Amino acid sequence: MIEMTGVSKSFDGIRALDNVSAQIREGSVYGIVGTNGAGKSTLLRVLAGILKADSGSVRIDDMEVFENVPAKERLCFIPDTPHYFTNARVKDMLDYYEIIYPGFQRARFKDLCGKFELDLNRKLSTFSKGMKKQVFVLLGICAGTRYLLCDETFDGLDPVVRQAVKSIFIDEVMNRQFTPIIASHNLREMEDICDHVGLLHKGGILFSRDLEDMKMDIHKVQYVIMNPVKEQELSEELDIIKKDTRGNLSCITVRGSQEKITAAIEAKEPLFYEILPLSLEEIFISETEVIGYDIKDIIG
Ligand SMILES: Nc1ncnc2c1ncn2[C@@H]1O[C@H](COP(=O)(O)OP(=O)(O)OP(=O)(O)O)[C@@H](O)[C@H]1O
Repeated sequence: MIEMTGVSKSFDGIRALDNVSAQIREGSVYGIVGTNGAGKSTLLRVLAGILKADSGSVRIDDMEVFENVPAKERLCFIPDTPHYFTNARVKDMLDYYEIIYPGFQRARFKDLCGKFELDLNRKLSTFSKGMKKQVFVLLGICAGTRYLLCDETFDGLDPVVRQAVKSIFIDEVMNRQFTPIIASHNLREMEDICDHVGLLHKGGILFSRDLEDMKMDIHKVQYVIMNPVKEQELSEELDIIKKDTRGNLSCITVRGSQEKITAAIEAKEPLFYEILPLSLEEIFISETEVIGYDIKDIIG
């Protein structure tokens, strides 16, 4: 488990992290979302032990991470713009990672490079931005560490590659001790991969919750209720966050348990109703409203 307690970090008077406390449990995919400048990269660099926090503690599996090799051996960090040696070919980076990470899976890396059509003999400098990212994601996965910290990793990957990386992540989480921690400014990138999401805003975590828990308490339903009086009654009975109406068809985003919501709708004798899937963005709109923020001010 990764545990941050009261972590603060400033740069020349700029408070990048402000008393952040968070727990990242093993075996989940943890997303950190926030706008540009929210402090995501700083948080990851403090977690990786690259930066020393001004105050607070960062512990990985009960070990302080800063300047502590046994703790750092458990993680691999892929920065937003990964570094590589001038003229390095993919296979040179493979050799380098193998020295750094004792558990590096060489054969797996070669196999994955084949699947992603990344030539081991090609110089990284000749790759596109997205291809370089692919190489480093694969290096990170094959490093064999318990934790993989990814800064804007899915940004710049095409949809097919993104799906492929997501399924490798899920596979790894299921088959070994592996916990990816992904920072992104884009909620849509976190969709269908994260189990838990923390929202970072101005250096502080506004909230941090399991997606499943959030999904239990907010629903999107569309229905047709022909009787306008009953339709009005329903609007008053339910805790509606958002409502769109087109002709007789209404679509609501509503707080509460699914059973209560469907019972309330059924009592109004609808012509038809159905529960629709909710996007992460819609869930976040509700969650941030509860704590008094407007999501549009937080996520671009
Ligand atoms: N090395 C540094 N020197 C000075 N200020 C810094 C440094 N690194 C980060 N900051 C400041 O700390 C704040 C948080 O920056 P950080 O890079 O952590 O944000 P971020 O959420 O990763 O943003 P982005 O999405 O743009 O990458 C910003 O105000 C930034 O200007």
